Amino acid sequence: MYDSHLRKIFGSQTDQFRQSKVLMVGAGGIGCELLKDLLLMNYGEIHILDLDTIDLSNLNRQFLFRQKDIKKSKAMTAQQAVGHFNHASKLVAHHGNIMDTNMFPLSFFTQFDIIFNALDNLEARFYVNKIALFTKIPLIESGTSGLKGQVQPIYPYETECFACIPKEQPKTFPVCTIRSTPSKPIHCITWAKNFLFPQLFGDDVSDQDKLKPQDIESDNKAEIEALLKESNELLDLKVLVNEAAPGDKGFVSKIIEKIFEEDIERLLRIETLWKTREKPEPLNCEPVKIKSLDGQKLWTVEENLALFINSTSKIAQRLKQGPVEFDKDDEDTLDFVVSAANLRSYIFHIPMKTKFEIKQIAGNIIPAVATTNAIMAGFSALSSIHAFHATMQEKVSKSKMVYDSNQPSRFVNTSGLAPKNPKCPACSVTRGIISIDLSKYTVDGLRKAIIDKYGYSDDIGIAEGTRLLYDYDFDDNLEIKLDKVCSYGNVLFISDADDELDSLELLVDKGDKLELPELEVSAKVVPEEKKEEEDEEDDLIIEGDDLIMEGDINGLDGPKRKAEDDMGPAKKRKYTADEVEVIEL
Ligand SMILES: Nc1ncnc2c1ncn2[C@@H]1O[C@H](COP(=O)(O)OP(=O)(O)OP(=O)(O)O)[C@@H](O)[C@H]1O
Ligand SMILES: [Zn+2]
Repeated sequence: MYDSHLRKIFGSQTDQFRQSKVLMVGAGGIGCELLKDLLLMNYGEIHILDLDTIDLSNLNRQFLFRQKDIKKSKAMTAQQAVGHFNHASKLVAHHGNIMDTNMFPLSFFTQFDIIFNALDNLEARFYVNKIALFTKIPLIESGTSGLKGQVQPIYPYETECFACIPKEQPKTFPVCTIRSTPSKPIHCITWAKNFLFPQLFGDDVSDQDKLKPQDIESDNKAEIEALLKESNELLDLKVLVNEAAPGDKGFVSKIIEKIFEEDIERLLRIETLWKTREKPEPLNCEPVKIKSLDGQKLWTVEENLALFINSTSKIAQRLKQGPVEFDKDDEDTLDFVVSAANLRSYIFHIPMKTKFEIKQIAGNIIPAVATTNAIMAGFSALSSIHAFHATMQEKVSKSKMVYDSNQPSRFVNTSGLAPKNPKCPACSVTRGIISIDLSKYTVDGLRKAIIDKYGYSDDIGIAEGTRLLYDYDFDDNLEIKLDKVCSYGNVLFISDADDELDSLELLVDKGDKLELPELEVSAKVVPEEKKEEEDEEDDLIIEGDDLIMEGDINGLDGPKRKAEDDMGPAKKRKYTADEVEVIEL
């Protein structure tokens, strides 16, 4: 029998795998491994979804891909690559962004019994987490970062979700360190990538984006003035970039004069900055002719200057065809950041770095370790067996969270699943799916239906994402048909202006008429500390949690278990000896 080996391990559960449809989001480092594992488990139907195409740098660990596959769709290639494996699963590949609601409406997700995340960014992870909460489909979340890794089975509303523990945000530096007193290579790389690049090549900078005195954490008036002046002059340089004629490199000399000479001279005039620091020296050198440079070797300042001129004029030309964003795999943009960062380092007497090193830092690259991916993918696939127990209690109690151990004698630790965090912005919201034909109903029709169904007073707010559709002081849209202001797949936020009833999130699904989900909308529980504040100050406006959106949270890749919380005190989980299983490898 084809699955006799599986029966030896999983017994009659094997049939349940065979009858199930699962979705794998991401066909990269973890995804390639996971697909192989899901095939070995003999899942009935596996959908492989990825938005990206294969890059040379993927080949060292994404073992389903070969040199000939570069630039092809990851999802489609992964499907074809496993074609010759001896498997019986039906495979379906989707080349697209999981967050594209036209391509992947709610009805796409509801066909699955389990969703596996094999993603590399927080935005998409939060999105799938939210979909799992709306649909109550078990989600197995996984992530790796170098030698670290983690697998988290999520049973929506029963166990901790992906948003229950806040994620670490990327490290930031004070504006002054980046703009006037860098002391490490990372300060110069951040300046080149996050400040200079967008200033010269980004979309037109609006007034809102301009540096304001309050953005600069400095008491030094002269420094604030210098930085503001520097910013305004950069806007003039942007005009030069936009107007550069093909082949013209003259405008680059003006950029060099300003940022590597005049701005430095201006900083030097603020003597207080240099009492305890070594003074920078304005750039004073000529570019040399360069042919090909070895990215693993340190380049001279003259070579960096030549590369700066070349890459700046190339990017200026490319801008005529459309926007250019920094991408570590885009040679022109990487060359620009490498040379600009190195020139600045040279000026401030900071060691320069090789292109290879700067690519790692600017691209936030933590070398991916194929073995960590393989191990975590294995645990991810295995975790799914618990989704087939008869009761939720069993599913939850038998499932384990798996994460790397920092002790040398152990490779991974496991622990039981924690209950949901009552203060989690994702789990604590009452949610449901509204089935509606948006072309038939007006905002007012929707408003009335919601008030009737859930018992809100007249004073509710309706928003789609960050856009307000209606509230008591904004009734301009009332007679507008919903399809003009709202789309399928998006989420409507309903809030009670009187703050008496809980807020709601309604995912908009296509239907023939207007059907609201059966939901318990209970009286708002006012947290103790807020009650006290209310008692002290009668007219205090309490901001509800209603418009907090998970999608707004950006940050580091991968799940993190650090628990610093601004939504409430973070749970510090303590593992007792018998809770923690140690797997010795
Ligand atoms: N919103 C999304 N929709 C679909 N697939 C996504 C989405 N976001 C990320 N992915 C995919 O998830 C996969 C994650 O894999 P992995 O962490 O190995 O990253 P990678 O891009 O292949 O490698 P690297 O980042 O190291 O170059 C990638 O293939 C990526 O295209
Ligand atoms: Zn949660």
